[in-house]
Amino acid sequence: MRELLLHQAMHLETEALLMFAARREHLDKVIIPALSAGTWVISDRFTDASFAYQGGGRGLEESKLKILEQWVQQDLQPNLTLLFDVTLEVSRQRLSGNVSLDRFEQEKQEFFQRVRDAYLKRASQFPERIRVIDSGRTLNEIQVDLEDIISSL
Ligand SMILES: Nc1ncnc2c1ncn2[C@@H]1O[C@H](COP(=O)(O)OP(=O)(O)OP(=O)(O)O)[C@@H](O)[C@H]1O
Ligand SMILES: Cc1cn([C@H]2C[C@H](O)[C@@H](COP(=O)(O)O)O2)c(=O)[nH]c1=O
Repeated sequence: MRELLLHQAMHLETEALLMFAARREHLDKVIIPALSAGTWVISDRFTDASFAYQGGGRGLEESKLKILEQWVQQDLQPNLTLLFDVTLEVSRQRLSGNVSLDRFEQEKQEFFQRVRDAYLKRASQFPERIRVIDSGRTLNEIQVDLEDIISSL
């Protein structure tokens, strides 16, 4: 599924459905069993990414994403989401070392501007859950912020 999503052109609704199908499986096989066992779960990207990429980036209606979110995870939400935010210029510089770019990474700058805007909109809609980290700074500066946020959990 990951191979398809990263390399195969497809309808935007197919892309969203596959993202949520993968998420459903991941919830069933990994996340819910871990939470039930009392384990903390740390995930690199979750449903906010679908609102940002499939919603903001590709233009899929938010109402459809909300239906999929409710179907796949009901009211289960992360306790804390860290949004590592950089400008498009910084992200372009940092990506420039990558030799092979996937279907998303090859998108135009306007796509990434819409993705970033959609992420920031999510952060303003859910300020208690989503903390925006200014990630244009050094790793040490970011680490200090993270220690602060995580220790207050
Ligand atoms: N604060 C920073 N200062 C300088 N370089 C950084 C910083 N943070 C990350 N980088 C570099 O930027 C590049 C991209 O970082 P990384 O792969 O962590 O991004 P990512 O957000 O996880 O990417 P993805 O979109 O694949 O999830 C890497 O080469 C990394 O070393
Ligand atoms: C979860 C998720 C991801 N994407 C996009 C964003 C990335 O460019 C690729 C690969 O994701 P990874 O977390 O770096 O492995 O997929 C997306 O468009 N929608 C999503 O929900």
